[in-house]
Amino acid sequence: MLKKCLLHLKWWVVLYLFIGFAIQFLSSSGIVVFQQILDKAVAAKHIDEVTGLIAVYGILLGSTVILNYLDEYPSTHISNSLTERLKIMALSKISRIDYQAYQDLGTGQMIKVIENGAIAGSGILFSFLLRTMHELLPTIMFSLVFISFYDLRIMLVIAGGYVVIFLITHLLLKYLYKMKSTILKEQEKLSRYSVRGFMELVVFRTNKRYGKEIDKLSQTARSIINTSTRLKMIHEAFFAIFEWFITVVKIVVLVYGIQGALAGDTSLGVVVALLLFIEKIYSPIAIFNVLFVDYKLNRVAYQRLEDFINAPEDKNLEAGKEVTDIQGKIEFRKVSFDYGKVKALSNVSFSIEAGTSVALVGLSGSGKSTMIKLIAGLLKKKEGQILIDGTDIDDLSLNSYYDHISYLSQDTPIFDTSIRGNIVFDQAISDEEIYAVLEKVHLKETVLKLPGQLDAWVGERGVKLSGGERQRLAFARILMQRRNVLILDEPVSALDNLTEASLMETVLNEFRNKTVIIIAHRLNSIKEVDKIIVVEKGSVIGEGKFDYLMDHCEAFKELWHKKASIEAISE
Ligand SMILES: Nc1ncnc2c1ncn2[C@@H]1O[C@H](COP(=O)(O)OP(=O)(O)OP(=O)(O)O)[C@@H](O)[C@H]1O
Repeated sequence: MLKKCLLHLKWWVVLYLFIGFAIQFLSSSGIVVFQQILDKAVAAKHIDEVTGLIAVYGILLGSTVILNYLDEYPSTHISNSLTERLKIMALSKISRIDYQAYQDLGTGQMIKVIENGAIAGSGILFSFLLRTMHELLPTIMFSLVFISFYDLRIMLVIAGGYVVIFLITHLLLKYLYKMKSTILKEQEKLSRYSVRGFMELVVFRTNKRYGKEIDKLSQTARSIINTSTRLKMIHEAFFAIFEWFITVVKIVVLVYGIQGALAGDTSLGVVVALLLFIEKIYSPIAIFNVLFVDYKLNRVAYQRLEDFINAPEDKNLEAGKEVTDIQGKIEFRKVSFDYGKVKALSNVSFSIEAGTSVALVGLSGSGKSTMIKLIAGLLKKKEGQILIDGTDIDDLSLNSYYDHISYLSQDTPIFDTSIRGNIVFDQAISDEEIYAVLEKVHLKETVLKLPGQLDAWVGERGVKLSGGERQRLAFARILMQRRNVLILDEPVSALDNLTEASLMETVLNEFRNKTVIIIAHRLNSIKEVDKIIVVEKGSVIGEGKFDYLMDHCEAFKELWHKKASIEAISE
């Protein structure tokens, strides 16, 4: 994935590295010219003898300043692009991910994994790999080469010292790594506590939980602060040791340099140049250590993003037979399905004729939604066959199938956009047509009163609407779509009985001669459907018209009486 990102930005990367090498070459050359100016100036009789060199020195410094400024362009572009690109890759993964794998992940965790992983991925590529190649490598390389021109032994001592420091860092990294992973876990805990505190205001306020929640948060925060401080101190100790080592080298160079200059073996300019090069080489080596440790720790967070990106995909979305038209005959043949160890359906067979309406009824947890999700192609059967107009659903391209079905899931599918966007997405459809549909779902008057009307924002998952308004808005979408197959998973649970009855009548009228599959807990609302399928513990135990089932299916009769008495109480 990181490779793909790099390839996508290859010309920016080339430019960035080129500028990095150019800056370091110019600035190292600047030190050499400076040394020559110093040495010539000592022996010179007139300033004219060094003005040429001073001009070159000025040009070198000036060019470095300009390049440093220009460098910001590719650097900002690359670092921002990497994080955003990784997030876009993650979203595009969601568009293909296997639905069951998606359910297993959980939204909160997924968002954290993507956010942390994108930042870590950008850290690995930009802050470590590219920055090392752009800044540190050329600085260390040019400094060592230029130092070796002056004195090979000093270059070897610094290079050797660095290798030792690097090895020690590497050994201690395991210890640091443990501390860092503790911090990460504690941070995740902190984030979990604070997110639930922000989201569950009603539960926590009415149960007076905020005091305890804040205590937990404070404890976790204290632990993070303590561990982070210890980690920082240990990490910084490496640099203190290295700085000591460099200081000793500088003193030795100064003592021997002055002695050499006095004896005429070297010049003061060379001593100054050496000290500048030693200073110049110190910071990139120190920075490299920080980046190396960060890189190692970033890999943990990035690996979690990579695992998410490698999660199984729904291969049927694109591959398979194109569905150009659909009649709407649906058949289950000995279908079984389980959620891991939870067996949800076993050996289920039934058929739904094209153009008929069917209701799935049964107690909570009996397997109705699982059947619906199998028909919608979200879940994949483990055994048996699901035929859509005679073709196995696994042989169909789901994206083309979705052009012909409308599906309302149990959790009303309203999303964070306007009323209009929730009904037509971004299709250009006239206000009159939208209002006509809103009238059918008894929502026109409500929308006309909203500030912004059709363009009123409904909030996350439609929080600015009542539960019933959300469900009616979702109905408006399916009425607008007018597809040949309509799948409704408990679409009316939040509606009062009168609205529910009127809405179901509208739907059954509008979708006459189309295939309609409904799950409804209030049995009153599905009395008029062509067929009722009774589900119990993952099996079909009866099917037929309402009156037939009341006479022949004991379980249905029982269900009807139980629900009727509950509905009577709730009315
Ligand atoms: N994602 C899941 N992971 C594990 N088990 C699940 C999952 N979804 C559903 N189940 C289990 O599968 C069984 C059937 O669930 P399903 O949602 O199909 O029932 P249902 O008849 O639609 O129930 P309800 O009327 O309450 O919506 C239940 O035992 C449920 O706990």
